[in-house]
Amino acid sequence: MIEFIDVEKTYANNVKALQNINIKIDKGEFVAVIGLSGAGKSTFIRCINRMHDITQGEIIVDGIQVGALKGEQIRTYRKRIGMIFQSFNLVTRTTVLKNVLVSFVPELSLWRKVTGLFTKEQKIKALTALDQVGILDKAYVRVDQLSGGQQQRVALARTLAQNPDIILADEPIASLDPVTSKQVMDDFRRINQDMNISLIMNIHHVEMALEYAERIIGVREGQIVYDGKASEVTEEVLDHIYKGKVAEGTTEFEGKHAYV
Ligand SMILES: Nc1ncnc2c1ncn2[C@@H]1O[C@H](COP(=O)(O)OP(=O)(O)OP(=O)(O)O)[C@@H](O)[C@H]1O
Repeated sequence: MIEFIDVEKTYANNVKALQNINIKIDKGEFVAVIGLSGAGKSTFIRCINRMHDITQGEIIVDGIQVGALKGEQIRTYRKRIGMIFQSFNLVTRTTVLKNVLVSFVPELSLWRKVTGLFTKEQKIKALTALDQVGILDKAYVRVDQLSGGQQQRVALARTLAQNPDIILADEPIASLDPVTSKQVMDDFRRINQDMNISLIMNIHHVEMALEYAERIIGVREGQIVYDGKASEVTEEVLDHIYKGKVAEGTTEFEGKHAYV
């Protein structure tokens, strides 16, 4: 379980990106985080794996106090959390398989690092991950010969090879066309359901968020202004998330427990 307790994040330039964040996300949930540009979505998900440090409150993941982790502990913790980016973050001039094997580099002994040799077990894990996202046949193809959707699948396979408990996805379909976006979202859904991996996705495409996620977290000006089932999101809720300003000390929405 991921728990935010009174979390606040203020950047060095004094921008308060998150405030009063109190939330719990259970194991195996598929959560989409939506809101205007600059609302704090990326900051929210990046605090979970310590890409950003919070400035107040606590984040607890499966009993681990994330803010208290140091050095090696952070690296061990991050192995359980996959991260998918809009830009795929792949080495495009090498093969798909090598890109997936990169996820094992921190685990290699020094001589294997120097020689670039992976174990048989690691190769099997990497190939299995490629199979799970349907691109096993591309294992020996150079990444720059793949489409955007296929490249995002390589990134997803690289994350799966890590055997994560949680996947954080920061705008994973923002640079894909609508058809490919759907295919990648289908992959995410299958992985979430079949492997019981928690999925927290920051996404601008509202219809996709509503179609694929079970739960929607709406962020506005660094605060959670909606937290509820995707099936219960109405036009009014979207207006609340996307329009106007949050008046200090108010919630604007009354009477519905799903609204914060
Ligand atoms: N490294 C940083 N240093 C200072 N301010 C930052 C930094 N990163 C983000 N911010 C600010 O924090 C606020 C929240 O940014 P964040 O990137 O979390 O929003 P977002 O909802 O993900 O936006 P987008 O949809 O455009 O990616 C914004 O005002 C942004 O300018």
